[in-house]
Order: sequence, then structure tokens, then C-alpha cells
Amino acid sequence: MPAHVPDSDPSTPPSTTATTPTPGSTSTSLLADDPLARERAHLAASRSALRAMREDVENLDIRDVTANWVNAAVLTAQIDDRIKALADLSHTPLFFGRLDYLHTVGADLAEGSAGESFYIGRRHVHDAHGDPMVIDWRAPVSQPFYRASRKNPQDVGLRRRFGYTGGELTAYEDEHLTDATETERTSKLLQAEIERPRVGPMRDIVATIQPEQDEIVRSGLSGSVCVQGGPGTGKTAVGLHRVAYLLYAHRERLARTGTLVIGPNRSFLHYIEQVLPALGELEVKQATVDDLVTSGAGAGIEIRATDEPAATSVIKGDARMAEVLRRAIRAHVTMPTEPVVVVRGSRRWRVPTYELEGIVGELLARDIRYGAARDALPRRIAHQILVRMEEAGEAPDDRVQDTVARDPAVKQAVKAIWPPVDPAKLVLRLISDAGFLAEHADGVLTDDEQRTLLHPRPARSPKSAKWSAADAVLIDEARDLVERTHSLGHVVLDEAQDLSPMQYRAVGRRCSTGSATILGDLAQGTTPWATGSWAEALAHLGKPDAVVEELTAGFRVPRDVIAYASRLLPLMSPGLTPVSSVRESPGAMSVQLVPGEADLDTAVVAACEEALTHEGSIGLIAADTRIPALAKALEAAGHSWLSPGEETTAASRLTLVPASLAKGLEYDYVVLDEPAAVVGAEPDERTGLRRLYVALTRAVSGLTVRHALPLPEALRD
Ligand SMILES: Nc1ncnc2c1ncn2[C@@H]1O[C@H](COP(=O)(O)OP(=O)(O)OP(=O)(O)O)[C@@H](O)[C@H]1O
Repeated sequence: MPAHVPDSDPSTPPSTTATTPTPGSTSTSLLADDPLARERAHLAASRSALRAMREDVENLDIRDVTANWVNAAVLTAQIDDRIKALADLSHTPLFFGRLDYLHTVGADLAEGSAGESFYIGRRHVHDAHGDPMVIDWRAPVSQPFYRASRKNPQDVGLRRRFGYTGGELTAYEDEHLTDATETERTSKLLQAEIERPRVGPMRDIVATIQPEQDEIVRSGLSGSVCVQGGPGTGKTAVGLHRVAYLLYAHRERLARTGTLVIGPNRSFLHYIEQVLPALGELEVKQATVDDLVTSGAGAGIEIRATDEPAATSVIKGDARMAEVLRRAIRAHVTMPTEPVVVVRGSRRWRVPTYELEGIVGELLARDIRYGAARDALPRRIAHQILVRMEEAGEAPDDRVQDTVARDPAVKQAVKAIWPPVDPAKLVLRLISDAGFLAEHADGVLTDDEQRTLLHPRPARSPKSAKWSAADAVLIDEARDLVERTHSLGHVVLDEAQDLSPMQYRAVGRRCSTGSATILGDLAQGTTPWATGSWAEALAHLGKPDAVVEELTAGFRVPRDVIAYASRLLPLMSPGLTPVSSVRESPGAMSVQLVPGEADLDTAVVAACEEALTHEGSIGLIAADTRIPALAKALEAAGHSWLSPGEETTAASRLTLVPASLAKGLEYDYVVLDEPAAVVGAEPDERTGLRRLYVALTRAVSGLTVRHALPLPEALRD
């Protein structure tokens, strides 16, 4: 089959066509009048073209082009990656759509110019002549697949979506965008994809990205975007597809600068980790904020404690701590009190105190890191000495300047004026030494706040200190004041509503010269420092100009379930738009009071058993303190279960989820144990209701609530 099929099928097919596959049924006559057979033939041809592309790479002989074994190893690794990227995965169809343009693309819509057809898939496939068989979904020519409409057809005459059953192309669905007689219909294939029972890790949505999502996915690399969206509106999916898009559109730049996806915890990262590889992107790093501040330059810092009381971590996460640290670091600089005298041969060269003061004053006034200024100081002192040498008729060169800069007298002066700072030691001192803290927090933190910060049993050294997550962020900030943190090209920050101002700063410095995609839902903020507004969060991130977009169409939670959960919104996040579910099924929902607390566990296990009679994954969500009892009850009833983030499979479908880890995850059926316990586990009612809102909105097909205690008022009928 040729690369671009000239327009088009002889007969206009019905809007959705489905048949049972008939293997090997692509005879010429059939091809002529059976569009589905033609599409299958194109699929078969594309698969062999992909196979040929892979074989070409596998057969590459690199012996002649590699100078040494290091080159060879690098090249071999690149080739291995390319072979992996060219794998033909039986469960991921090679293309999912087709666009028939009315005119040749790029040919200025000239009257009479012939149209072109393009098959849209996850990766580019070309034939032996280099002509495209499948176009990457990220290419500009693919964009109308996501955005073209009857109002603005973008020169597309036909948009065709393909349906697959077990890797076999079995259906297609057409929209003739310029045909005024054709009425707008919701796509059945899209609907089927949305309604599909979930099992296993998160999947890509490349075949069904919606126009408002696509605008975010394809927004430029130079700008930062913040997406506010209720549960299941596709924020995570959009963020991951945006990285894939940016890597395609700016491959070289991002290969140099790097990309990173930040998620709230390991379970979440496991859940999403296969999306980018499925889109052919194997290189994107994924981490939690804790990982960021304890790895790399922060290696050696281990998080081993929780701040007590919780108010301590609120203060540690407050942006004012940045000022306290800045002051504490600068306070290490001591104005010189004596001249520097360097002896070279028979001569003594002297830089007087006032000149040294001038240099130090100037370095302090410049906006450079403490460490960079410290590195500059000996060279600046040496420069003054060289000026004197020149005045005395000598002709010193750069080497002399280097030697003078390394002179013991200069070194000693630098050590006294601008001593090295150990960021961990500095933070330890701030939280253990009341006098030191007061000196730098004066006018920034109240006396009460300072008292709360001080550790009751301070460690002797950074090595023996039991750092909390908030401490690690403070150390990271201090480290950045000493030495600039390396910035990546693009960072995606998911569940962003939960970060403290200091955590935003930690993320912000990792994309200070790049851009960011910030994803979150203010109504799902469950930390004591959860942000109240995106403007505030973006300011802390250093991206105040980021565009804030809102997604309101819900792809996960069924109508009745989201309506039930949204009753909590006015109480905990007034003003936020409730999600409107695009799922057709109202969703199975059952809320039942169990008469005696003693019978709750049995009732919950029975609800899980009922849920297991359906297809898909089951999440039993409960307050963290209820987990051991429920684990026991499940065990007694002979059920095994998984932990959040462990992959659900057809054979093992039940996950026992502590409410604190439910965020970002989804299960086909959710059994929710004792809502009052989920609310009660949080320090205040608003946070409790938000935690409950998260738990209620994990379900794709159905929600079962079992409770012995009264439900929160908003959920009572
Ligand atoms: N355009 C789409 N087509 C099909 N499925 C979609 C689409 N957008 C999102 N989904 C699906 O909806 C579900 C929810 O998506 P996602 O987890 O990205 O939402 P979210 O906004 O991050 O939710 P939460 O706030 O709960 O973390 C996923 O199963 C995702 O694959």
C-alpha cells in the first residue's frame, strides 16, 4: 500500500463500522470495496515496514565508525534504545486514526490540488523509500486529529478513528467534517475507551486526547502552564503527554537539559511509570520532592523523622525560612580587619584593609551565590596585587595571578573573611541553637515560631541528625544559596497543591532556566501547608507568569459518584467548579450503614467479594489506622491483596489502600471503609473532608461505602 493513500474510499462508510476480523481476507477484490480490509492491509504493511526499520537498526555494523570501545559502548546503547523504541507491541496498535486532508498539506489550499491521507500513531513508521506509513501523533500534521471540528475543519475532509480488539483492527468511525448534512455525534470508540474497565498501570490516552487537553499538551516549551482540574479530569495524563510532546518538538534541547516528572510518592510513580515508555520516551526521570532534595548534591541526607508537633513542619516549609537561611549564610562573611601581605622573592605586596573591604562589599552586593563569591575572592585579591606589581614595573601574567591567588596568606584571609559553609551543619545549628536562630530570624519569625522550630533534643552533628522531610528541603535551599542548583529544561509537577512554599522553591530552582507544567486540584490539598491559590504557588515556584488553565470534564468518576463526592466541595473548597463527568454510565453506587461496629470488617470484606465479581481492579480504601484490621479480615476470608503502586493483574486485582496514599490512583471499583475514620484521621475537619473527597473519587465503574459511624453531614440523605 502506498505511503499516502490518495483520497479515499469509494463509498462513504457508515459512521461506525465494526466487523469480526477475518484473518487473511485481503484479496484484491475485497480490498477494493471493503474499507476495513484496506485499513487492515495498511496495518499489516505498516507492521512489516516497522519490522524492516528494526532489522535495519539491528543489522547496523558499527565497527567502521567507532574510534574506540567507549564510542562503541555509547553507540551500542543508543542502538539498543532505538531497537526498543521500534518494538511492535501487540497490545498497542500501530495507528489509531487517519486524517484525509482536502488539499496537499502545505500547498496553500490551492484549488484542485489533490488531498493526502495520513495514519496517526504512537511513532513514525516509513517504508523502504522513506515515505511515511504512520505519522507520529506529535507531528504538526497530526494536530487536526485532536483539534479539527465542524466549525474549524482545518482542511480535514475525513477524520477516522480505529477500534481494536486484542490488537486486531475491527472497527472504524468516520467524521466528514465539511459535510453540512452530517450531524455531530459523540464518538462511540472514545466512549468505549473512557468506559473501559481499568486494570494494571496507567495507560496513555494518545488516541483520545480531547481538544482542551491537546491545547495544554502542545503549548510551547518556553512557557509554563498550570492546570487546575478536579479528580479524573486527566491532569496526570495531560502532563505526561506534554512531556512526550515537548521531547518530540525540542528533542535536542531537552536531551541536553533534561526533563523530570515529580509525583507525590513511590506508589504513584509506579502507577504512572509505563505511560512515557509506551509513548516511546524512555529517558524521562521520575522522582518525589523528597528524592530530589536527598539525592544528587544532597546525597547523604536521609529522611528518618517526622516533625513533632506538625506546626514545626509548617514553619519549616514557610517561605520566610528562605530569608532566615539567606541571612544566616551571609552572616558567615566577616569584614576584613587586617591587610593581606604576600611575599614573593624579596618583595612584599600588600592589599590594605579598606581595599579588601571594597572587594567584599562589592561581592556581597552582587547577586551571586555564596560559593561563587568565595571562589572569586582570592582572584580579586590577587588582581589587586598584580596591579601593584604592574605599577612597580613588573609584567606578571595569568599564571602569576593564579600563584598569588593560591598563596597561603591569601588563602588564610579568604578563610577568615568568607569561610566555607556546610548547608546541613547550618540548618542543624538553626534548629538547635536558640541564639543563632534568634540572630537571623529576628523580625522574620515570631518568638513563638522560633521556639517551635527549635529541636528539643538536637543532634550533635549532621551525620547523627534525624532529618525530617522539611529539614531536607531547608538543607537544599541552603545548598542552593552556596551553589546554584542545576536547572533542567522542563519539569512536570503533579499533585502540586500539596507542596509547601519551600518545596515549591526546591522544585522551582530545578527549572529556573527551563519551564514547568504544574498540575493539581486545590480541593485535594491535604497537607497543613496546601496552597490556597495557584498565584501564590506559582510565585514560590518562580513562575508567576505561568498560564492557569482549568479542566472540568471528568473521564474517571461516574456521574452519580462525582455528584455525591462534589457535595463536599462547598464545605472545603468553595468556589471550585465541580467536575462534570463525560462517562455515560451513572455508575454503581451503594452506601450502607452496618448496624454494629463489630460487623464492619465482615461487611467490608463482603463488599470486596461482591466487587470482585466484576471485571477490573478493586481498591479497598480506608483510614490508615484501619488497614491492619482490614488486612486481617481479608486474610481470614482467604483473600490476598496488593499494596498501592503494585501492578494489578487479571489474577490479582484487589489493592488495600491507606487513604493517605490514594491520591492520583484509580481503581475500577472502590470499596470505601468508614468515611468518619478517614475524616477523623486528619488534624482538622476541612482536611478530613478533602481526604474523603480524594477517596471517593478514585472509582471508575462503581463505589461501595460501608460505615458503622454516622457519615459526614453533607453525605447523609
Ligand atoms: N482524553 C481522554 N481519553 C480517555 N481517557 C482519559 C482522557 N483523559 C483522561 N482519561 C482517563 O481518565 C482517568 C483520570 O485521568 P488522570 O489520572 O490523568 O486524572 P487527574 O486529573 O490527574 O486525576 P486526580 O486529580 O484524581 O489525580 C485516567 O484513567 C485517564 O486515562
